[in-house]
Amino acid sequence: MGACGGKPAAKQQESRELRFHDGLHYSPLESNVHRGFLSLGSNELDSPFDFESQLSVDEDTQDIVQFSAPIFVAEEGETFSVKLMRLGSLAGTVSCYFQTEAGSGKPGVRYVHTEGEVVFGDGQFEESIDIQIIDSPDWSATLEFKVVLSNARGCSLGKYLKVCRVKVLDSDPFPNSDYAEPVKAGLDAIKEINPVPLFVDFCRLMLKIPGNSRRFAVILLCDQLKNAYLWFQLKASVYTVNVIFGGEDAADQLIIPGDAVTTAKLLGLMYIGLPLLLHLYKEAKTRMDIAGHCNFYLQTSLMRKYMNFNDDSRAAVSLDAVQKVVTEQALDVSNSLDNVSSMLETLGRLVMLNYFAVSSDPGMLWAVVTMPVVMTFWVLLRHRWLTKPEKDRPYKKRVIQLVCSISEYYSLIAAYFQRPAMNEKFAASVAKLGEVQEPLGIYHMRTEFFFSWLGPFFSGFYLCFYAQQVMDDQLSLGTFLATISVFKEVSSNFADGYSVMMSVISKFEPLTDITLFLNRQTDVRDLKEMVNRRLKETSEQRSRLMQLSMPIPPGKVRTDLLPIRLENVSFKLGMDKELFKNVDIFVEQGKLIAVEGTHGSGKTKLIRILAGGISPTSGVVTMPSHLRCVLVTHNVVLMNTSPLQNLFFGDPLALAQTEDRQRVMSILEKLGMNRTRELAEKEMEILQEPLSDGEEVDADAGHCGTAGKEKTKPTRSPWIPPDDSKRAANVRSALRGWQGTLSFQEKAKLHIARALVVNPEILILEKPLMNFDDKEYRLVQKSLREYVYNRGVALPAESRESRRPRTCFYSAEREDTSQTDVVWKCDGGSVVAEKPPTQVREPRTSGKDLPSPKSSLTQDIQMTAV
Ligand SMILES: Nc1ncnc2c1ncn2[C@@H]1O[C@H](COP(=O)(O)OP(=O)(O)OP(=O)(O)O)[C@@H](O)[C@H]1O
Repeated sequence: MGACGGKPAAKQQESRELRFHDGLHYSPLESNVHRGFLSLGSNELDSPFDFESQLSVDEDTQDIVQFSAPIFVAEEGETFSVKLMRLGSLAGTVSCYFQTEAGSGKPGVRYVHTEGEVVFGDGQFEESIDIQIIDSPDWSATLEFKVVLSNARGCSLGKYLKVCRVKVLDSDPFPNSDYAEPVKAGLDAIKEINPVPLFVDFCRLMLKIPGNSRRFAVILLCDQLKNAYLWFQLKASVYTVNVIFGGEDAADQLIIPGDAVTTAKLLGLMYIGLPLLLHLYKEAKTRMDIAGHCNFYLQTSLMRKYMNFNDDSRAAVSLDAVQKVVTEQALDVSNSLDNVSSMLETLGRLVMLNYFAVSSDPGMLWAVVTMPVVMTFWVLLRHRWLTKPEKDRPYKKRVIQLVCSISEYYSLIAAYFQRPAMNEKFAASVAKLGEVQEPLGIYHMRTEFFFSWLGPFFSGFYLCFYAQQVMDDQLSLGTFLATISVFKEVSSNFADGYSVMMSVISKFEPLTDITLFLNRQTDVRDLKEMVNRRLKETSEQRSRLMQLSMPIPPGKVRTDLLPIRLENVSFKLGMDKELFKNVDIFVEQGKLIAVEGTHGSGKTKLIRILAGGISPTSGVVTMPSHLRCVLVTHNVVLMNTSPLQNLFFGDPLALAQTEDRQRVMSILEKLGMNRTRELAEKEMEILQEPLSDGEEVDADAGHCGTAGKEKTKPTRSPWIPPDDSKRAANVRSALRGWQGTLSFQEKAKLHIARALVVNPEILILEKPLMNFDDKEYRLVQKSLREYVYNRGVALPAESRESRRPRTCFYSAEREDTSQTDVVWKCDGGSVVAEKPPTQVREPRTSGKDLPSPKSSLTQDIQMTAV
């Protein structure tokens, strides 16, 4: 499946010249025509350009085949096209192999596994792969899978974009499409949903988790074994009294004729043996762990949903609420199916007990009817007789919120001598919680006493009025005794049933919270629109570029000429204040751009709009779809992991590559991060220490997850040890508290180095230089320049031209922008491109002259191309 032929679009390029260029290669014919001049429509450049020298250098460069974007968004039920692009000369036929790879989305569930060969014909610069996304009426979190390219023939594969992720957007509401109306009506309508059908639909959804319906059926069936054992016990006790101890009259009913003692022994063995079977079943039930599977599904779905929340949803849900819903409430509702099976088991037992009572003595019909009626009355009317106290939920929430804020702001609390005040505040809120919980406890005790009291009442009544019948031989002693134990059983059964029912009712609140959480808005649809728009624009612009007969500057392919552009962008603050109005500005790739402006002029907002973190009120940000973009925020973030894991956070697998590790050490050196270097070297030493085989195997096994829940691939590389492995434990213990040994400036550098390691095509930084003194400021600035001019920091200058251009935007808090190529000045609602006051020319980094940052050549190409 999936062999893709050439597209008509490519074939349409009839003119021979068009085949030659997506950049580096020029045919003799082409170069003769244009030798010495670049012809760009009506623009003529006055500078001569030496094509021959470019030819000799770039002749051997292979075309690159890669995906047109790092992430695609597909929707349920559609046949989705993943786009690929070819960069380079476009001469000849090239091909590669592709296949889908499971992620959180599984083949056969979310998508149809697809693999095959993708072929780019001569002159063809784009292609697509069709993948069928599977439709389902049930809700599912946004799941994703990968598409991977391999086995390139006649081309090389893009270093990063040989893999793309496909997010599958599910537009069904939680828990199923029946809830579309309240979900559409908003959060208040969701809170009003009747919890009973919601609970039923939730249980149905849980049954659709792979394997759960089978497990549930087995449990339902086997739960009745307990009832069968109880039936056996009742029958056996009647048999013991009436037959085994029944003397001569009952001798013919003995299992072993004439031998009451051996019959009793046999019965005794059955009493012992049957619980053993029940125990084995209980063990099997525990291993089936239906609640564990539900919990796994719920917690991972909640986390996935949270990861895709849009800004509004994120702002509406506090951190402690996220923590509560993912850890506590998900756990609460995950045993709902267990509760349902317990209710059915209780129901089965009640039916069996009542049947036993009536079949042993038809005169017991009154008791069989009266007991459930009394119970039902009590359950329904207890609210009238007992005053329900205030709920403790808001007070519990308050305590949790206080714990979170005290730990978050501890340093501030300590610095401002507020510890006693916070202690008092906390004590007061815990005391209030206790005050509310006391009457709640009394209420529960009063509610539950009735069930334990009902059994003795009926037994006593039965003893009073039915003992005479035994004496008169109208009722056998065995039946009499068994009936008394039936009353006891029925009463405790009601108590069990009631507690299961209360447990189900107690799930309504967390279930409503989960429903609210899982129906909040995400940004996946916006992402889909943005990705599709960029793909379309990039494809159209590339088509137009291919039509132009012009040579391309050294080190570029035509696609590198696509600019980054803000088109008619406006951004409103609230209803009336407009921060930006109709901003129209572009910059070519491969530039260092400082965003400048006075306090409050909108630098940070502009940076976030560029990075896609916030959407403009109107207008669009146009970026070539294949460029990976990373935002470095102004607040310095160090994660609570190891130094190497912090540095390789954006590309964890690179840690296993020797050249990437060397490159990172080189970045640290360039940035003068001596302490981080020492720590990274120490970590590398620990990771390379030999461990016994057993320890590694155990570690890998631990990494595979449990109970057949979603498994992650074990990794054997010592460089990426699983968190629960011996190696990871060694690193943790040797480097505990390493963050505290870094100076503030070094922490700030690490925050930037992490992005330089990823080496995205577009790097966007919020006030990256504000944390440094003059010397460190220059070091960091120099690295940003190297990132742009060398297309990556600490990468070989010789291979610069085989890499795509790097573009860097940063908000400048100082007016020193002399090292930049372009200044974008924010002022009074507009953004204007300016030249920096003084420009420092970049020294040569390769055998050739780098294009001048200010060159009008590329700018003119863009003006023509776009
Ligand atoms: N949600 C909002 N509502 C109202 N005003 C806002 C909102 N968010 C930001 N602003 C205002 O928008 C303006 C631009 O904010 P921005 O953070 O981009 O400024 P900046 O240029 O980075 O400033 P500084 O250099 O002081 O950090 C500021 O005046 C800010 O107060």
